[in-house]
Amino acid sequence: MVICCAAVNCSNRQGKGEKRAVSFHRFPLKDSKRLIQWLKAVQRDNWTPTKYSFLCSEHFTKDSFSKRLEDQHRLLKPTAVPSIFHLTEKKRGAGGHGRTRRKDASKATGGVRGHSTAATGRGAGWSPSSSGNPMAKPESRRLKRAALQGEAAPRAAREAASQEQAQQALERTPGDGRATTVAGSQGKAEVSAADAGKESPTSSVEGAVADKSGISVEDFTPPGSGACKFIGSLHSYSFSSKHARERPSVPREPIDRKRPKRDVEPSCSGSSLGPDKGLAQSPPGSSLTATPQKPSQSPSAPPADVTPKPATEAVQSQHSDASPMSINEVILSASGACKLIDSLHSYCFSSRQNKSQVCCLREQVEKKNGELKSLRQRVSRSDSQVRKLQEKLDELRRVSVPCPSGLLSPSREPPKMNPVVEPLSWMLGTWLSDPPGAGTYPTLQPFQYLEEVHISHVGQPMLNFSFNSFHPDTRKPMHRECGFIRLKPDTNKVAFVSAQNTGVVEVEEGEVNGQELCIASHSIARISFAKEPHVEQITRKFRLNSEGKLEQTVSMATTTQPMTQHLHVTYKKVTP
Ligand code: HEM
Repeated sequence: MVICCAAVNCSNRQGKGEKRAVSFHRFPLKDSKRLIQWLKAVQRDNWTPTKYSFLCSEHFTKDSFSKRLEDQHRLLKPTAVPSIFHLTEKKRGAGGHGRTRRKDASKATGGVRGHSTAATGRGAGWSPSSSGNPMAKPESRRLKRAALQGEAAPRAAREAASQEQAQQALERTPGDGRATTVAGSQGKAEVSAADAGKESPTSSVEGAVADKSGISVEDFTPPGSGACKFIGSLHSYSFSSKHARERPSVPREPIDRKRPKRDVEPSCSGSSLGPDKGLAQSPPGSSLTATPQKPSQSPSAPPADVTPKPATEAVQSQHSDASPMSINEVILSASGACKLIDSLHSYCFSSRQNKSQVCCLREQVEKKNGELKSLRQRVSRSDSQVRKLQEKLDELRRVSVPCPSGLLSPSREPPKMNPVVEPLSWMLGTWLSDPPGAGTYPTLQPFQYLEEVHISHVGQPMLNFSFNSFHPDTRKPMHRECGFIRLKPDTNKVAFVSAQNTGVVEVEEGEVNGQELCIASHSIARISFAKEPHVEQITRKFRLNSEGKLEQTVSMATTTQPMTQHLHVTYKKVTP
């Protein structure tokens, strides 16, 4: 981004010309009071500065900078306010596009800041043509006030000639004589912030548009800012009402005798008095003491005929003729109100800033809300995943705990195996069919099934078992049986007692040899309504194969079929 100077008719931009010859300074956006001073000085219509707006160093007096080292940019003082502007453009020739004539108003008025020469000169050179110019109004008022407060009136008279020159110099600034400096008695300079470029010089003479406050509303208020207009009108009200109220009580005396010198009000200087109030249109000498409430006295006074008079004289004559209140009284009484009103302007401006900040924040909040929504969706997905994992975990716990009853081993230590069942210890554990079991029978289509087997003990001289089969695809429970395996102590004789969900109970007996158990049905019973064909004989063989897998083979004879293999399944151990 190229940094450009925001001042009217200033074409300075970064990189142009000698490096470091011109520095650029941001508008004090966070200091609303000072910002208003800047905006008044810049005098751009319908324009609001942003953080990318700059003024170049050419619009500041030298004493606005605290230091300027060889290798450093200028450092602007925190209280600095721009004062040097060239608000009208003058072309150098026909069709020329010449650079704006840079005319430092302070030079035009003798280059003296903090002296009343310019001010009194302004007063001396006052004329209807100049007073009618709205651009010049605040200027004139400041000048007058400065003269009133800062210098003795006789001096004004003495310097009338030079003042006139200064005035002429001011008015050489095409159409307005805007940029200039004004000084108070304590040598403080103040920069006029009269309106800029709104009207042509001639039209502005008659069409003075600055309000009574002396601050043209358009000076720093974007169009449509009703609040600022309203506040601007308060200036007028404060002035006139104050004046009207205090007027009777103010003693009639020249101000320079009784009143201490005071500075021009920084924010309201020139604001209280305008040409339309009589002061600015008064003859030059009387500009020091004009009575705002008596407009009839001044407007018709032909400037060419006016002979500058000593200010004190003027003061006395004005007071005795028209008003018991001196101009200083007026200024003093109005200044407090003006300060207050100016602070309202600050509020106005900062509230506009706040509005844009609110918009910004609103966008951020909307963005964050969007992020929050997507985060909530992710959390919801995660929650459902956690739930599924929890279910799986619960299932695994059910499978892996051989003895779900906490009554048996509160200490969670496994019960010590009874030595009687030790020959069958190879059968202990939880087993899962792997691969799926294979079902056959002459009367049946071959089928597959899954089976989970638990064989455990609780310290008793027997094993507990359960066989639970499931459909391989649907996982629907199928055949189930459970029971006990007993060993005849000190023998390898084994009794296998089983109850089946088909309504069959049976006892099989046989022998255990090594890691193989062969048993055959000893007795079979069933419920009365058991499904036919009924099983009449059953044989089983368990063995632990060389791979450490458990195998079971079941054969049976029914009322319709001889002994034939019905099942074969291999299990892998899933617990230690
Ligand atoms: C020792 C245990 C078992 C006995 C005594 C037994 C007995 C029988 C009998 C008597 C039949 C009728 C056969 C026919 O209709 O001709 C039958 C059928 C069947 N058995 Fe078994 N069975 C046993 C274990 C199993 C197991 C573990 C499964 C595995 C899922 C199974 C699955 C079947 C199927 C699918 C049929 C055919 C449909 C049916 O009748 O329900 N059987 N079984």
